[in-house]
Amino acid sequence: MTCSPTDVPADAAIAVDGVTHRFQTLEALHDVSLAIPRGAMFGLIGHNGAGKSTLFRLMLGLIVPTHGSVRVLGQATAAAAFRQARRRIGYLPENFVTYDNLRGNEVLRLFADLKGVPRAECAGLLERVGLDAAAATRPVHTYSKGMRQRLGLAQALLGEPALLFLDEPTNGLDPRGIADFYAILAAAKAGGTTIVITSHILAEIQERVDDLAILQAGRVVAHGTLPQLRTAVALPLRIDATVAPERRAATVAALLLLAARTDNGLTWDEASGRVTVRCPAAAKMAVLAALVPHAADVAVHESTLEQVFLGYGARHVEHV
Ligand SMILES: Nc1ncnc2c1ncn2[C@@H]1O[C@H](COP(=O)(O)OP(=O)(O)OP(=O)(O)O)[C@@H](O)[C@H]1O
Repeated sequence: MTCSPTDVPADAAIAVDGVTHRFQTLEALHDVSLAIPRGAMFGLIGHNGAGKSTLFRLMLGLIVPTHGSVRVLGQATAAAAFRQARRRIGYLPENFVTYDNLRGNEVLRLFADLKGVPRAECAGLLERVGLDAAAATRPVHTYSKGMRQRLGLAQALLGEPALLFLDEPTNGLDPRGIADFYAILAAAKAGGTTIVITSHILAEIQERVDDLAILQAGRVVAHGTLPQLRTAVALPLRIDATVAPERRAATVAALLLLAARTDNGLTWDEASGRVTVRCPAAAKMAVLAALVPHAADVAVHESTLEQVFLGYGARHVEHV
């Protein structure tokens, strides 16, 4: 599922319409159209060099597209009036670099001054991202990677932005740091902030984003919810079941029937009672109806975002 220019709604937080971007002879983006609704958490994924950072820079108004247009918070990014809209945008770049000899609270005050946000916001923000008073008064060069990212998030959140761009924000964070990071994002989203995030850690974003787009060699090859992308790429799902010992003999007939229906995507180990079925998503309910009467336990494994992403990759290569 992809988005054509005519699908881009006028009230979207971000509307990218027919954008091509070239760096000299290199075409980094080709005819990209995307609409990101207000209040959404949107994931932008793609291989190295797919064009994610270029699209971010276009959406931030840092560069102007070679062709097409980008509207953010109702303003064309190429227009002079976009400078005002920029104040309502927070950005955490892939590598957050700052003045390492300053203390955390000094860095944040500096960003507040640059953004025209009252310095009074800073203490609360440092607390919100988990940097306590002791951490806030330490020089940044003594920070761990996680503390640095928390400070980066704090500067992105200055001024309660309507829109947040986060470029691989959880790179190098430990599991606690990642959970804290997404809890802060969930709170911002609940307050109405639209969030656009890139990550190569697909397991991390698959349950957290509302919508995603897959970029491949500068083109949007898929755009939609994870269930929509799963349907479009038509990957099989896996169902594992365990059959209770007293039901195993009776189960064989049902399994043979099922095997015929699922194109033999079925393995059965009578000794352990374990059954594994691989079937199209559309056959899920029929397979479950056949298995459940015999099973002591059933688990359904939908394809992961990583499998979906790789599935699109394989199709892309086939079409080249
Ligand atoms: N300023 C630039 N000048 C020339 N080429 C550039 C420039 N910026 C990016 N590119 C090229 O544009 C293409 C897209 O790069 P981009 O950084 O947008 O990819 P990406 O998806 O963000 O990659 P990664 O996941 O590695 O960060 C790449 O081929 C890159 O080399």
